[in-house]
Order: sequence, then C-alpha cells, then structure tokens
Amino acid sequence: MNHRQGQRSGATGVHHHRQYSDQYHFLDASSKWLHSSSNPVPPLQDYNLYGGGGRMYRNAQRSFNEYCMDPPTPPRIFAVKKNGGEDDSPRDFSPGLLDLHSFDTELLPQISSSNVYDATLSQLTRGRSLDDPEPYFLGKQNARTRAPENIVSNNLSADNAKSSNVAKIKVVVRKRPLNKKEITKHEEDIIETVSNSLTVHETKLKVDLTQYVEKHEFVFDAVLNEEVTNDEVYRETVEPIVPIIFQRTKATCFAYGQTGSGKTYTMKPLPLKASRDILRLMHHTYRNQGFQLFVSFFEIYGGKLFDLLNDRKKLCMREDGKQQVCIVGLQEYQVSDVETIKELIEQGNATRSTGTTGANEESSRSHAILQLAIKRSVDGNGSKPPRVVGKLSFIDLAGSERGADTTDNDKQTRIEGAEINKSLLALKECIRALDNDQGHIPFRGSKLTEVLRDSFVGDSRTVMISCISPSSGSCEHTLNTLRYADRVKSLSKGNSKKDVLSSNFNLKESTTIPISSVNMYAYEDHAADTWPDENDGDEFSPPEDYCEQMKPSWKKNGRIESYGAADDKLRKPNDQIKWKDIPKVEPKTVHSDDDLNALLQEEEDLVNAHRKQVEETMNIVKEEMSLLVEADQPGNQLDDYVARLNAILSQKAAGIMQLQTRLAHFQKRLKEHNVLASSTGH
Ligand SMILES: Nc1ncnc2c1ncn2[C@@H]1O[C@H](COP(=O)(O)OP(=O)(O)OP(=O)(O)O)[C@@H](O)[C@H]1O
Repeated sequence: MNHRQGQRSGATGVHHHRQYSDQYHFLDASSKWLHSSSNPVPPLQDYNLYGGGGRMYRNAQRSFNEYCMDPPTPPRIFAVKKNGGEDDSPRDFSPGLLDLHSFDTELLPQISSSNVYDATLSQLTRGRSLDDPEPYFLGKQNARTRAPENIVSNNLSADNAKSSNVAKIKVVVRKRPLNKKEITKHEEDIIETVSNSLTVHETKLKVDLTQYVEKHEFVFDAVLNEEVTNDEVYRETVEPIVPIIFQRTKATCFAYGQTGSGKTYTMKPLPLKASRDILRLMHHTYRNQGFQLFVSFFEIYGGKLFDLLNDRKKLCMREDGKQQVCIVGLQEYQVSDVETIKELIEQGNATRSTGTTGANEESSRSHAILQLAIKRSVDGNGSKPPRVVGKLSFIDLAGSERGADTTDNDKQTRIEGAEINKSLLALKECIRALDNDQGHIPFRGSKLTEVLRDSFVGDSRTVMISCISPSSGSCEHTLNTLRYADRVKSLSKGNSKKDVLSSNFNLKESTTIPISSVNMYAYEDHAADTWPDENDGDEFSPPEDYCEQMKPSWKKNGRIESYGAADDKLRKPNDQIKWKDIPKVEPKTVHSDDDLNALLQEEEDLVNAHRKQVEETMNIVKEEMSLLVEADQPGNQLDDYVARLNAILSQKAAGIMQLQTRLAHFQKRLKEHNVLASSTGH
C-alpha cells in the first residue's frame, strides 16, 4: 500500500486530509493566480480542481497539459465545473479531460467563473475539504463516492495524458471575413458556420439558366468563424501541442487554403505565441532543468533550401546512417526572451520571397519553415552540447494556385506550381502513413516532406488549419480546400465516412488533390543531434563542395502570374463522371519512394487532364445552351440543329472516353502498387 492508499479510509474510499493549504491545486479562470510569478502555482498534490466553460476551461486545459508533463504524483481527484460560468455554454471536453470526466466533481453551474476561486481555494485554505459536505460549490458527490485508484488507473499518468490529450491529427477550419474588394463586387458570404460544422451554399445554374443552391456540409474538429481572433486560433491549434514537445513529441501544424484566404494572417502570430508559452514553461515549470530554446528559419524554393536568418545562404539536406535528415549549415539562434524571437521572425519574413498574385498582393511563393527547438544539457555543467528534446516548426507553403493554371505561359511559375502540388500530394501520403502507423513513410515524395521526415515518425502530432474565403467568387477553391481538409480528417482512425454529413460530391474518395496553397507549421527533426556524429554533433560544418553560397536567380527574374483568371476556369467536375468507381487509395499502396514519385506524377497528370476536360466541357455546355436558345427561336433550321447537336455529343463522348482511359490506367497502377506493397509487407 502506498502513501496515497494509506490515506484513504472507509468503504467509499474517501480521503481524509486536514492540512489543506498545500494539498490542492485549483485551476480557475484567473490566470493571474495560476501563472503570475508573484503567485506561483503551488505543487500539485492530491486534489485538483478544474473549472470548465470558456476561458476557464481553456486555462484548465493548459494547466492540465503543463501538469501532465511532469506530475509529482498522479492526481487523485479532478473536479470539473461545466455547462455554466460566464459564457454559460455547454462544452465538450477534450479527450484528455474526457478521461477525467467520469470521475469529476461537478460544480454547481450557478457558480460563475470568477467566483470559483473564492468558492474553492478560499474555502479549502480555511480548512475545508472536498470530503466535507460543502453545497456551496459542490454540485454532485461524484468525487467523494468514487474510488481514487480508478482515477489513477485511468490514464492520468504523464505519458497517457500526453498522448490522449492532443489528437494525433487535428483539422481546424478558419473562415475569414469578406474583404473590401469582395464587398464592393457585391459578393455574398456563402459560408454558414455552426459549432464545428459548416455549410457552403453554392449557387449553380441549371441548363435552362435558372439558379439553384447546392449545400455542402462538412464537420471538422473545430470551425472558427470570422469573429474568431488570432489568440483563439492559437489556443485551438498550437497551444495544446506546446507542452508535449518537452516530451520528445513532434508536432506538425499547417495552414492550407487558396491565395488570400488568410493563411499568413493566421499563421504569422503563432510562432511568437508558441515561443512565449515555451519560455514560460522553461522559466517556471521547468526552471533550472537545463532546457534551452533555439530558433531557425529557412525556406524551400524550387527544391532548394535557403537560410532566412543567414543572408539566404544555400543549405543542403543530408541523411545520416540512421536515416535522420539534417540541414547542413542551418543557423540556429539560442533565445531566452520573446523580443529576440520577434526580431528573428521579422528578419526571416522580410528575407522571404514573396510575389504578387492578382488575388493577394503579399502572396508567398516558397515554403518557409520556422523551427523552435527545445534542447537540454544532459550533463548539467555545459561541457557537452545540449541535445534536442523536441522541435516545433512553423511552415508556410504557398502559391500553388499558379500551378493550377495550366494555361500559364510562365515556365518559372509553372515549375513553382508543380513543385507545390507535388508537396501537397506527398504530404497527403505522409499524413496517411502517419495516421496508420505505417512503418514506411513516403517522405521522399517531395523536398518538403523530406525535410519534415521526422515529423512523420514516432510520437508526432499534426494540426492542419484550413483557411477559407467566405465569398461566392471563391466557392470552387473553398470547396477544394474543404475536401482536402476532409480527406485529411478522414484519415484519422475511426473517422472515415461520418465526417461529411451530406456532401453531394463523390470526390472525397477520389485521388484528386485540390489545387490550393498551403502554409504549414510543422515539427522538424532531431537530426542535427545525430549527424554526422551519432551521439551529439550539434554543430557541424558543411562539406565545402557540398554547399556553395549563391543567390537564387529567380530573385531578380521571378514573376508571379495573375491568379484571378484561373478562377473562372476551375469548375467542379460534372457529377455524372463516375468518381465513385475510383478505388479508395489505401495507405498500403505505396511501395517505394521511386514508385511513389512516379505515382504522384501520374496523379498530377490525371488531375491536369481532368481539369482540361472540365474546361472543355464548360465550353461545350455554353455552345449547347446557345444551340438550345436558337432551337427555341421560331423558324429554326432543324437540319442544322441536328448536325450541331451530333457534333457536340461526339465531342463530349470523345472527351469522356479519353479521360476514362487515363483513369483506368491510373486505377491499374494503383492496384499494382497495392499488390506490390502487400507482397513486400509495406
Ligand atoms: N481572419 C481575418 N480577419 C481579418 N483579415 C484577414 C483575415 N484573414 C485574412 N485577412 C486579410 O486578408 C488578406 C489576405 O490574407 P493572407 O495574406 O493571410 O492570405 P494568404 O492565404 O496567406 O495568401 P497567399 O497564399 O497569397 O500568401 C490580408 O490583407 C489579411 O490581412
């Protein structure tokens, strides 16, 4: 019997503590009490009380995360106040707290958040216990009638809390407000959000030119509407993963969406907010434990790496004997205050290559990766270089709409677009593999996924923020973005079909990738610690002939094509196309990296051919419409009508046949991969 069990007595397993002041930890709405240095968090002991609802809940969750990183002892009782308080909104608890839910003590809903502190800590520090009847703040007696060991055995150890509290893949959608341009053009807001679901109201035309609205409903882990602030975005996305990177967990968070949808607006503040929290943890929770924070920032352009904090020095990526990826020569800065981090981020952003698209003047055209690495000295006296404990990288990958425009005459722009599309395809494969705990991760599909290699192995987390524009003019892109997000979400185990409530599309299972740009925040590797020396090797110089310093030529010559034109050309594929015939690509389909590359290329070709076919179909439909109008006119020429209709139908049939042939070929390739992958055990 351990110390804790020894403290229990009676048939109900009730605790009897009489020295309360240092035995309770209260997590209330008042973050000043929780986090201020003048009022440090008391050591967590037997009882922990969490408030629920709105800000109080989030603070509770944050503190819970912190606590679970390094609990002195497993907690005994968690009290959760829910469905009440200031915002009075019922809330679901996150998986981590859900575990606690069945063991909680519910506080009376009428106790407001601001009163919880008074109603709890002040009571208990005055000598009352949760064991004592205290109707003032205890609603139900759950905690006092449940055996404490149930709580201990229900995943409240640090490790379990770590893995259960933050979902492996989280998909969040953020809708931005209509901008001035859209308002001037009288574009409508077609996105309706309710809780974690959203509906796209797509206006469509029938053949007789009458309008109708098609609704597309989606459900995600969270849907953030136009009123949600960047602070709230942070709390919903990155904040929960900050504490776990102290425990060797890798996290990937990326924003995805068409140009101008708000990716940069959404992602830009996140690294700084994360740094602030990391430093706070280092200075308080992990004070004197030897943790250090390092910042690095680089970009991938045209498959090459450039250091954004070192005069755009060209970098090289190498793999060590353990297949750890490292970026040779990447400059890392040790930081201990938020101001310095801010300056570094600004410096990197200013160095980053951006270009102007028709839709967004500040459009980014490369993938930028900002890393926050947490390291720790193992020997305590600083004689050995610190080793990486965890890293959180913030990646901004953008500009792929230009790749979508197949009519783009600018070769450079087309190459950029193709590279980004390739990244998206490869990323999807990696996330698939990640969520299926596959041994083989197809990270070689693109430079981006190669760099992110370590994000896809071991205990890692992925957060994807899908940014969407609310305007009717962006409907096609918005649907593409949401389908991609939905596809990523459906990769989560047990999530497969139920996520789309009533989608009219069969595209969900298709092999298409929406053509949109991506911004990512991602975790990067521990590789710098293991290459070229297996044990430490934090600092190393690149081989001279390996990394020559040079400025990219596109810096002077690059130009960005107008994006707006592409908008009209992209249309949802005709529903009659038998997308449902396309087999679902299971993760096992990947055999080797070369195979994957070839497959990715074919997928891209198929998508391009499909797009072209849709464009042609649009033209044909226009022709058909005018033919119908003519046919309705008095005195029309029947022979002429029949001949033209014949020609149109033949043209349509030929286009469909062509695409079907290509599709059948691709299906065959997918099957081959599947067989190969199965036979080789991948
Ligand atoms: N949630 C929001 N609230 C207010 N303004 C927003 C929001 N999201 C985006 N904006 C504004 O919309 C414009 C475009 O946003 P942003 O530059 O973030 O787009 P992007 O998706 O990063 O585009 P690109 O892919 O071209 O880089 C900016 O002026 C930004 O300030």
